[in-house]
Amino acid sequence: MPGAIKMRRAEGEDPLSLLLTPPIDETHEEREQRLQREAEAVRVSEGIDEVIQRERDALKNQKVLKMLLLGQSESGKSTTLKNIQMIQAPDTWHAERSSWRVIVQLNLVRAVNTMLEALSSAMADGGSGSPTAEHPYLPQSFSTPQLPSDGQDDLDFASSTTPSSPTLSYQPLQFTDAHLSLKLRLGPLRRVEADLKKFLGAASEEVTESSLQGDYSSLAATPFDYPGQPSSSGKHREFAVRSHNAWKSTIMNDVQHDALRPTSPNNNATDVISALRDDMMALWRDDCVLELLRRRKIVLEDSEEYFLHHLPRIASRSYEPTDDDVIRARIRTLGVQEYHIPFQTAKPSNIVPLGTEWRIFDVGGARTTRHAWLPYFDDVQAILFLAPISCFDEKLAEDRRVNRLKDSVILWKSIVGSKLLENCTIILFLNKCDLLKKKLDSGVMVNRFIPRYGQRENNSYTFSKYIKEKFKEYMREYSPKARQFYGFFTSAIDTRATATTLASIQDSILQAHLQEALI
Ligand SMILES: Nc1nc2c(ncn2[C@@H]2O[C@H](COP(=O)(O)OP(=O)(O)OP(=O)(O)O)[C@@H](O)[C@H]2O)c(=O)[nH]1
Ligand SMILES: [Mg+2]
Repeated sequence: MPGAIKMRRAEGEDPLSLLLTPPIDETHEEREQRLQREAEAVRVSEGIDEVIQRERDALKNQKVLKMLLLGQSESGKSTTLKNIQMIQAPDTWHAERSSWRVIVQLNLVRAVNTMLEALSSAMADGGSGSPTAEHPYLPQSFSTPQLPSDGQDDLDFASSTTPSSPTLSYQPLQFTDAHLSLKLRLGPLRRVEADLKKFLGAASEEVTESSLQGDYSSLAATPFDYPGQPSSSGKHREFAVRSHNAWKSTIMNDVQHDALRPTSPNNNATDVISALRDDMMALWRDDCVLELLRRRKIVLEDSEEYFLHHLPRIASRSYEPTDDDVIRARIRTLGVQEYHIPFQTAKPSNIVPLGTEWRIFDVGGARTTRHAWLPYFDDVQAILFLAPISCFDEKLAEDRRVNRLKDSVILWKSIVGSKLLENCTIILFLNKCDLLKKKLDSGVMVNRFIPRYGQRENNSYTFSKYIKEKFKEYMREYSPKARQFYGFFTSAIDTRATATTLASIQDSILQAHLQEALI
């Protein structure tokens, strides 16, 4: 038959090779035509490859790595984000540094006012200084109502009815006229705190049980629990805010117009704070006041202590925040904040395409705001989960029935167990290791709060290893499919060590993830 292709046939030869094999009796002319056809096919195929490559390059150039920072309130999410900004976006970091002055001032004034309140009430009740006050950072034995049991947890936290310390009777504290005049002179700081809070907006107020007025219906333990309808017109429910920090824009705006507005709240605050510097120092160094705090078990936050320690430098008209001040400054995150940070590596990388950026979402961690996380779980590539390890003996500020470490465990199980997040790389930061060491070195016993910890050594090394193993087990047990466990011990205030940890995460885990995504 003319034109029929006669081919060699061999048993087991695959059909594609058969098709490409030239006929046995191919003429010279047929061969020329065939070669021309093949060359044309190669040309077309190479053209297609080129287009695909161009598209891939374009895609690579827009590559975005989406990462969520998750964890309970005050776990250190925003502090970790600050560490990332410091390394990856130093220009923005430096440009925004002075805007943190107001937050530092608020943190300082809040700490002084906490001491002043204690002093006022102790002076009013004759200086007894007995442990009467409720404070968010009281250890768990000073607790409010019990939660209904939510099942046996193998970490087995002690119930919040752990016996409290025996009631101690103290000698009354000897307050003098000097205390009275200190209290009066420092009175204007209450006004300064109120003004700064008004200026900074809702983020400057912590979510506490008293701010919820006992209404727990707006609280959700995990992002998958839909909170009930709050009784009082939904005012405690927080919504997702997909923007830059509102307070930052307010400050930047204020800074630009400061010269025109000598009465701006920040200028007033700076004036009052610098005028009262010596009195604040006298209060913070007063033995009687320190004893009062001890008796009332009022534990200032670590950052508040840091700012009090640096009071002479901060309470000055020319005060400019340092990097460490910014890292320590506390303002809670409202809703969900989105950041675009260019991806930088120490050495040129052929894995990470030029133009790649991090899209990082920093969320508010209080139980009032966790429902707002859910819409951000779509197509997320990495989650940095922050669990403060030092707070095994503390309660959530927004719900004093819940142990903080237990809350982190509940949250961790829900995140690693989510089908929606099954392809996501999850990295655990067991944070606040510095505070854990301080706490255990001061003699706080873990087994009082976690009875199953038993007679293991009461030191930070043994305890942190124990907790890391637990989180790893929960990941293994709850993940819908097998995934790698990445767990790190961190102290987010230690910027150098955190930089090393972040670099190792970026270089090993996320780059691998990105490479996979591009194949
Ligand atoms: N000592 C110590 N303090 C830390 C550490 N990490 C964070 N902090 C401090 O803890 C406070 C709370 O940290 P944030 O980063 O604001 O907490 P967050 O998780 O963003 O909290 P929300 O925005 O409320 O969800 C800040 O004052 C930080 O300086 C740490 O490892 N050690
Ligand atoms: Mg935050």
